[in-house]
Amino acid sequence: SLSNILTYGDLETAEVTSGHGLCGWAPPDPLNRAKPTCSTSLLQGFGTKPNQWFPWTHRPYCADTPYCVFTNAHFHGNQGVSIITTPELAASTLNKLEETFTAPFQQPKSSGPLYEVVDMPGKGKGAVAKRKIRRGEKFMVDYAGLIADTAFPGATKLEAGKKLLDTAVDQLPRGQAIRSLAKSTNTTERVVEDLLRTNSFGMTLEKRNIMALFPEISRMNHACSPNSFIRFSEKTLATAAIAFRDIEPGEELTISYADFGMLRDERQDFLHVRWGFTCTCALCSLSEEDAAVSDERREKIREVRDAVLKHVKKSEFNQAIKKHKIMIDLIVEEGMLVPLGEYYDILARLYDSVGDRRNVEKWARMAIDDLELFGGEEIYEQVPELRDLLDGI
Ligand SMILES: C[S@@+](CC[C@H](N)C(=O)[O-])C[C@H]1O[C@@H](n2cnc3c(N)ncnc32)[C@H](O)[C@@H]1O
Repeated sequence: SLSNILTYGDLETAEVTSGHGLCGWAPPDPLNRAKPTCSTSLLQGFGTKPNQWFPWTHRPYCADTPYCVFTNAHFHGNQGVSIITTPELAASTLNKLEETFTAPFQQPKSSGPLYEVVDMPGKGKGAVAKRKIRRGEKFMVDYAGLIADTAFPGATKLEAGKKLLDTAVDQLPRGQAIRSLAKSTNTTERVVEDLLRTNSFGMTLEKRNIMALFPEISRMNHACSPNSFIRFSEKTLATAAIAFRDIEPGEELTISYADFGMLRDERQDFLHVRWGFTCTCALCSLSEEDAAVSDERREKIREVRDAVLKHVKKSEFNQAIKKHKIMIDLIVEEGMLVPLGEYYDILARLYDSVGDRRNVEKWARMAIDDLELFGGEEIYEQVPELRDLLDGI
């Protein structure tokens, strides 16, 4: 529906919701009946035999907290994944992940990585292009090694939290490689905790907020006007990095850690508090005057976005269309490198609401073309819906 679409991607964050308590590790039922509901006590017990905790390869470990570590060491060609979450949420997530865990592993066909990890003065390490990468090209695919409920650190005592984190990493075949992501300057005992704070990205899984660590993707540094973006797939637990524009050999590959649309001070505060560094990227280094122009434009984008939402709520679609077009122009002017297809998509649906078929066709086609360039249906769920919209004209 329109209200769903009008969340404008990264501008809004999903709410944390609780799971529905399905017992995900019941054996497959040939009659496909609903899976039994597990009582919490049963979930806490987990049994002692491996088949009682299948598809996890280790007995879930909870350190007397409401959170437990769930590890599947065979995930993605024995690279493994550990998930720290509540048993109820793990069970509901399993429906989606069972397929991922049982799918045969296929070695990706590629002529080697398109990038290399090198030292980046002032930023630790970073990834640079080894050859020209074209706009829309997917140059990195990486699978989550460690996933943790964002709520977990605040809801467990420090010692227990540390035990959960250490277990999560130690149970992974590539645990050592993951630990080595921690900065060499890091001498505190809380290596894994710091590792998660400074290397993980916020994602949503089953509508709840998670922190996910991707060993390769984690090497990409931040820029406020980046040349690439990342997309997480809940189905495969993989994150792909895609180029917003053509990238030359030797150029650093960057993504934005901050939400799209933040003003300069907000970005800098966020990067400082959440990630612990002072941003000196090109956009943050603009003169006061130029920075003010950029901030003003970004404020205007927010205003227009709010106006579009208000108009849609009141079913004033013609006004919403007018404002939405202004917003697209401002986004282009500000050089915000978003796949515009997402905005053309909304425009097509707004035109659909007023029955303007010619414009539905125009904008749906433009949306599909743009989204196809940036990964198509694999990345953008709305592509099939857009095709249906076109077919229905
Ligand atoms: C996800 S990691 C990126 C890879 C990291 N540079 C490394 O050596 O593994 C995030 C950390 O990299 C550093 N970093 C990323 N972008 C930066 C930037 N624009 N300026 C300075 N440091 C940055 C910060 O220390 C941050 O906490």
